[in-house]
This record gives sequence, C-alpha cells and structure tokens, in this order.
Amino acid sequence: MIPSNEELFASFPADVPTAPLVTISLKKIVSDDVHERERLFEASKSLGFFYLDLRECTDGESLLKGSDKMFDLNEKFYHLPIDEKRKYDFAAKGMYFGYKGIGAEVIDGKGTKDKNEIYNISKDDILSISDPLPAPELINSNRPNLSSYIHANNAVLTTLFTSLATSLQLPDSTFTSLHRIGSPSGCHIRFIRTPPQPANERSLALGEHTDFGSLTILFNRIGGLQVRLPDTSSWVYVRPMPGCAIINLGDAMVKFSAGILRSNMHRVVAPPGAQEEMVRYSLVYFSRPEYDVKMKRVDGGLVGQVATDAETEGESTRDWLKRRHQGRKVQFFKGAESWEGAMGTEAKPQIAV
Ligand SMILES: O=C(O)CCC(=O)C(=O)O
Ligand SMILES: [Fe+2]
Repeated sequence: MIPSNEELFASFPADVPTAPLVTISLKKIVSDDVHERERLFEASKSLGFFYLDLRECTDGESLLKGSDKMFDLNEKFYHLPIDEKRKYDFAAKGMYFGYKGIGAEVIDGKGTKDKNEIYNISKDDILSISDPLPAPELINSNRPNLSSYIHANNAVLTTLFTSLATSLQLPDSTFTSLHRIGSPSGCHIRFIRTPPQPANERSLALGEHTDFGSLTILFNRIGGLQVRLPDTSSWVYVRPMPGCAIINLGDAMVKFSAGILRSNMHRVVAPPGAQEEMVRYSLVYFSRPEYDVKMKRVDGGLVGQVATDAETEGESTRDWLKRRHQGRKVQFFKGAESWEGAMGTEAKPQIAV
C-alpha cells in the first residue's frame, strides 16, 4: 500500500540529530510583518536554509496544492520505461534540461558517481519563451499544470526577493528586476528519484554542493537532505515538515549581496532509520538570474557598506551555469582539478556578518 503524506512525514525517526532550521511564516511576510522580515533576513545570513510555512496564505496554499500535483507527476514520470526516459537525455548535446540517468554525474573530486535519476523541466520551455524540447506525452499533457506550478513558485519568490531587498536597504525591486518571469533564464522544476541503496554501500546520493542560482524552493517528504552546520561543520539531516517548503539561498544571492547572504553546503544521503528502505522522491524549483545578469554585487544599501574585494565585474549567469553544470558531468571529469573548477561560492570561506 502506498503510504499517505502524513505517514511519510511521521516516519522520520525521532532519534537522529536534525538541523535547527527556523520556520518563517509566508502569511506574515506577505502582510509586511517587520519582525518576521527580520527573522527571514537573519536566517538568510546565518544558515541560508529555512522552513517556509505556506499555510493560511493564498500564494502559499496554491504552491502547496501545486506541489502535491507535481509529486504525483514526478512518480508517474519515473514509472515510464527506462528506454522512454533515455530519449529525453540531451546531455550529449551539451543541454542541461531533460533526463539524467543514475551515475551520469560525479559527486566528488575522486570521480564517484551519483545515485539519482533527475529530470529538469525548463521554465522557458513551459512558458514558450524558448522552443519546446521533446518530452514524453505524460509531460506534454501536463504543460498547463507545470505552467501553474512555475507561476505559483514565482509568486512566493517575488515576496521573498522583495523582503530580502528591503532588509538589505535596497530598492524593493532590486532582485525581482533580475528575475523577470518572461525573460530567458535557467529557472527550472526538478524531479528527483533516489532508489534505496544496498546496505553495504550506503553513501552519498547527491554530492556536497551549494545551489548555483538565487533561491531554491524544495519539497521533501522523507529525509535524506543534510546541511553542513556553519559552526561545527557537522552534517545533519533536515527533517521534512508538513505544510512547509524548505528554502535555501544559492550562490547568486551571495554574489549580489557581497557575501552578506549565505549559500550553504548541502548533500543528499540515504534516508534515516526505517526510511532507508524507501524510494525517495524530491521536488525542487530553482530560481536563477536572467542569463545576461552578471554574477556580481549590486550597488547601494548594506551591500554598498561591505568593504570586500568581491569582484565588481562578474561572470554572466549563462557562463557561470555552464561552467558549474558541465564540470559535474562524467564525460568532462578529469580529476580533482576539473571538480574544483566547477565550484561556486563554496570554494571560498564566507564572510561573517
Ligand atoms: O533532494 C533534495 O532534498 C535536495 C536536492 C538538491 O540539493 C539539488 O537538487 O540541488
Ligand atoms: Fe541543492
């Protein structure tokens, strides 16, 4: 029998150490609660990961409902025959969107292979900003749902970007103007499936990394995600919470804020306790700056007061993404050097604010 959502959340063991993520209320942020905005800013500076409670708020409830539909679609997609899924693997064409089979990426400098299937669905494709990529009928017939889900994410992202800009004493539109939904960008929905790992070789499923883009909206139902705590450097599980998304900041926010905001290291390992026998599905929406935006500090506000040598020129988002994506593909892997060449802000220590 397929476990209900409640059963999945409840099956997270009580006795594993978990990350102390604070819970931010979207409802309060939407209604301009100054104290909540301050909590959001603190969480974005200190850990760069927090729960966003989506309940009792129109935009939040739409996102939650959309995420349920997307989990269904995620599972159905992975039930397609492997030969069908492989038709949508465009990596040989240097393309990032589409299907990635297990083991097509490296997860460390030694060349260890990953243990997930991934399917990346481009925002530009679904919103007809770019030419549509071939996709299975299951995905094509769900284009309206995928489009609604992108819009639901965008509404929440707009609220978060605006709140962070206000906290940084920048004009409200500082970040939203770099992430216009109708402009070409690498924003995408990601479906992840990780099968249970054999007991004798449980290890990393998805390697340690920071996210490449701006803000990530993640839904987990069972454990497996871990963050590295800044103070102790220990890796701890993030417990999935009903009604909440897990939000994390990516490298672009570090660059834009000259290091005030934090893009924290994370990874995916085997789920804890009895969950280790379960297939893990995970749903992500990655927001990324428009392709032509430079990955550099913005002017003014608190950012203007940071005296760092943070580059003022910056790589374009397009080049940044290409370097980071390709450096993780098995066919480009040439040892520790190529691994390090694909690093983002995790390669440098973060400044303490
Ligand atoms: O599956 C997860 O919980 C996290 C996935 C992730 O970090 C990523 O895809 O960048
Ligand atoms: Fe990530």
